[in-house]
Amino acid sequence: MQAETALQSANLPLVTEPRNPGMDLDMQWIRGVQANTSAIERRAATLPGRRTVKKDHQAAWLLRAISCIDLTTLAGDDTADRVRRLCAKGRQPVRADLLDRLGFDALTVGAICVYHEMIGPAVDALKGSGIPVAAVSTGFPAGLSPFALRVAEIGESVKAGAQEIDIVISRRHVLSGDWQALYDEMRLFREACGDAHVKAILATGELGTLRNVARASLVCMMAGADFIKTSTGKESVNATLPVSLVMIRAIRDYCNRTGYRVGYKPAGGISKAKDALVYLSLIKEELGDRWLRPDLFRFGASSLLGDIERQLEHHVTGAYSASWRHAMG
Ligand SMILES: O=C[C@H](O)COP(=O)(O)O
Repeated sequence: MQAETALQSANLPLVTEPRNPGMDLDMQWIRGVQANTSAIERRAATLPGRRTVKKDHQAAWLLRAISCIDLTTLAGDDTADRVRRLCAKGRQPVRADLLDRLGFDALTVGAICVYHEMIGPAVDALKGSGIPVAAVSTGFPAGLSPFALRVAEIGESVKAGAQEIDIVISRRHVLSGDWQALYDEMRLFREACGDAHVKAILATGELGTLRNVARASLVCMMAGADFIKTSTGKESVNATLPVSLVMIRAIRDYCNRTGYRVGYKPAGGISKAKDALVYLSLIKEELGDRWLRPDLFRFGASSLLGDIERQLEHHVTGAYSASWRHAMG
């Protein structure tokens, strides 16, 4: 995953995270997973109301959020021109004068996320920027095309230049508790990705229970997912805070058990700067600062950037003096 540009531009030291190799499916661990729904919902309900980010530091956090956006277009009427415009935005997500007033000379988004057919225009438009192209694959969004085609689609996307592949899991494996089938599917998807990083989209709004979300998260990580992602943006229920808590805690458990850090990508319906701040502070509290970088955290979002820009406009008129380290410390 080429996070270098975003990290350097955010004046952060570049860290290279070893990829998650996965592990054998541990059924005992999976069966032992519980999720106390009411406790999780209570904790999630407290998050938006809390003032976790000091006002002076909000601009720095918002810039950080931008560096973690997978700037997305996933529409049936996408065209090469639209994708080129999106890539130009990804290269320069904030107006130069605004960025200058905030004390930064460069900033990019984390990645550009498109359908397979749009990989070519995106790769061309991003040349030299270091911004990776993420492609949704495996019969996105439902994941119900023939298995061999879904695997082949990954290969085609990698060949076309995608460095990150967002796969969708088969929800039915989760809903029927067939963890072996989910594990095998994810293993093969991961294998087909080769050197490209793989994000496993769980489509959490369709998994029925938080316990299923926790179990599916662990199974995908055991099978070698580099990231786990909430949703496609196409389901009626997408990223929520209770689901995020469950997935983040699964990531923590997996890291405690194996030593490997897996990334997290909430996606779908995140369009407000204040929501982005809630997610960042949740990650900071539950996983720590290491996860607040684009190699371990992304927002999948098509319209979040516009609201962040509006908020930054407001901030430049106020006091802004925090360095990244100061803001995040
Ligand atoms: O992964 C990306 C999502 O499809 C974006 O969803 P959104 O359009 O609701 O921001």
